[in-house]
Amino acid sequence: MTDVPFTLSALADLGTLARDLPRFDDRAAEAARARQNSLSKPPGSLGRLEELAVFMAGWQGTERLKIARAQALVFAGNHGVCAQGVNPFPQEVTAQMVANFEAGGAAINQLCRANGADLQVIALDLETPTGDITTGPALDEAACLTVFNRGAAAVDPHADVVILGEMGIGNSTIAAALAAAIFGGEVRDWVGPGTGSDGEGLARKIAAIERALARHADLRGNAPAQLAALGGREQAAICGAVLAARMARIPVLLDGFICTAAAAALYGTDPDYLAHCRVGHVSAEPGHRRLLDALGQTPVLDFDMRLGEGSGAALALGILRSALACHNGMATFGEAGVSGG
Ligand SMILES: O=C(O)c1ccc[n+]([C@@H]2O[C@H](COP(=O)([O-])O)[C@@H](O)[C@H]2O)c1
Ligand SMILES: Cc1cc2nc[nH]c2cc1C
Repeated sequence: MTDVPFTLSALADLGTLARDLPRFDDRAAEAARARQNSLSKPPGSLGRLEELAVFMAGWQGTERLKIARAQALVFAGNHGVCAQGVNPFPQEVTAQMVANFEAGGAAINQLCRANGADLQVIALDLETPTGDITTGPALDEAACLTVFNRGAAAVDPHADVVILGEMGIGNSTIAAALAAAIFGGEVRDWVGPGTGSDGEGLARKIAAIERALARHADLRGNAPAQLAALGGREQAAICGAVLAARMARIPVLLDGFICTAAAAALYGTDPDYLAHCRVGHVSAEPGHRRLLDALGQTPVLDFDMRLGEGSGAALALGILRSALACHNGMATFGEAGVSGG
């Protein structure tokens, strides 16, 4: 992609980007709110569709909203922590599912087609898993910056909305480790079955995360460093993409637990970094609700899904499109000749 909005050259600089970020346009949002109140319906009766339209107006900076191009980005990575027996499926499934995405056979292909998103899958060095977080850092700073910048460069600055997702066997452990490192609390409260761990598998996950947190305890309060040490390539790429979208004033739909936990590294750096993001759905992975509470996010959908791949965000795109259809297409009370407006 051309027009790369920024290239991060040191993780310590992540916090300084705040100076240059576009802000929510209160005037455009206010105009959108006024239009919502003039449309031929009882005020507020479209509930959260109204809030989504106002959110879009504030970021698109206009009262007339559009989604001509919805870009879906799915980042894939492999994880050294799989050596700890935390994943029921074998690691080669990551590359096999990337091939499935490329062949059009996965859920995300169908959901993107059904909801009008252009899907791009970006495999990040799958043949070289990250370091095992229980024994050392997942990524060193240079490797983390490389993938962060790849994620940023993947965002089309002309997209109207960006949908983010991930694929990576073992990354439900990584997500729980990041969430616990950034927000604290008991590890067991962040851990869940992922693709299907139970019993001993869950106990191994909890133990592995506790070892990883102890090993990287010196990074407490430093979310960018925690992203490198406890995260992975797809997590860093998601962070780069979120900030690149922000630079171009593009609203973002995040997917489930893993995608949201990645973005939480930005929130831990500066909560304003996620102001242009909504979470597409609340995953059945139990830590997701806790994470959404910590981020102050209300998910668009609650559909009992726990797939990843960007699937919940792609589904939520359909709701977003419906919000815009009502906002742009409805007649006002005056135009429709309906009394009482
Ligand atoms: O994002 C979610 O809510 C989510 C919840 C459970 C599983 N996943 C997907 O499952 C994979 C990680 O699960 P696991 O058991 O291998 O750690 C990874 O490819 C994710 O996309 C995703
Ligand atoms: C089959 C399969 C598909 C996935 N999609 C996202 N994560 C996944 C994990 C597995 C195991």
